[in-house]
Amino acid sequence: MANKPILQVINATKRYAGKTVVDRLSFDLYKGEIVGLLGPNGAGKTTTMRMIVGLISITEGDVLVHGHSIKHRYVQAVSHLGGVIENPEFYPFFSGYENLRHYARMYADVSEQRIAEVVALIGLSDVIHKRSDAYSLGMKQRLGIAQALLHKPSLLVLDEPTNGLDPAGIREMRDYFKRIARSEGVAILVSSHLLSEIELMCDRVVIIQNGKLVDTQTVSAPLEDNQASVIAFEVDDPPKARQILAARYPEGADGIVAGTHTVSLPVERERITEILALLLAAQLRIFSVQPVRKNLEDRFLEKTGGNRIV
Ligand SMILES: Nc1ncnc2c1ncn2[C@@H]1O[C@H](COP(=O)(O)OP(=O)(O)OP(=O)(O)O)[C@@H](O)[C@H]1O
Repeated sequence: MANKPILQVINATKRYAGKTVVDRLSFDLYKGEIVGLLGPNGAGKTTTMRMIVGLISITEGDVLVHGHSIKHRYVQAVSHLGGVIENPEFYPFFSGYENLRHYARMYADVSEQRIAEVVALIGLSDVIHKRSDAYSLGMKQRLGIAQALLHKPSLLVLDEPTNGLDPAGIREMRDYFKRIARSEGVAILVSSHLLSEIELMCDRVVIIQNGKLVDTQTVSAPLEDNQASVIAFEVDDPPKARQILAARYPEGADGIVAGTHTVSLPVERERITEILALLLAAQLRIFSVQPVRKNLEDRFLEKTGGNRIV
């Protein structure tokens, strides 16, 4: 991406009493991107987020928000970010609106119109004048995000925002993130232990373990393995297709798998045409050819050596 990153984490390191919990961690976020911060329990996700939003000091390295160092230009850096790190707390006897109004006083220029804008954006218009202690967990999470968006930050940092939500609530939250990223151009960093959610919600994922970066990758991009990718050929007779391919490639026969609708095998791109020709010559009908993407969980377990997230 050619534009300047909104967030730059540069060799960020956090030590507590000599114990390194975040270790020279570096990654960037760009405008409108939703990036997942993924890692097993104790990997250092919350500590990383706390450093990014300026809640704790950085032992070594730095974090730049909109080019401002959180260490040296704290006020400027913080003015460009919004975060929900712990469960958001509200005045229970105030309505959602009154809570937002109260919080808005912290800033010089949050208009009534801006409050209405964030309320609509996060889908709270119908309940905004109800007392906040009557809100569901999902509504409270959304009110927290609305609050974090009031001053039009360029970066939103959310620690486990889908925690405790039911599947419908999680799906809703995901749609709101996409709306926020699209309509406000905000870069969103979100941590979660729900791998499948990160996969659906994020454009990219930063995987950490023991405070170190183990991988960063685009969720939608095909895997960049050095080995051949696994390609699935959808055919009318997978067992027959398997037989033909195994006869032609006996050395790789073990890797050729016949499913209900497909035959799949690891194959280099240049050889796909050759396989198609073989299948066609055997009078098989071919309906589609697709790379088999490993899901994020497979990739995560591969990268972290089998540590499950929860
Ligand atoms: N204030 C602190 N003092 C000492 N150690 C700490 C402190 N805060 C965090 N740690 C340690 O740092 C490591 C990373 O913790 P952190 O909460 O950042 O991980 P996490 O990836 O968010 O984990 P989880 O998914 O369990 O919330 C843990 O070993 C934790 O015990």
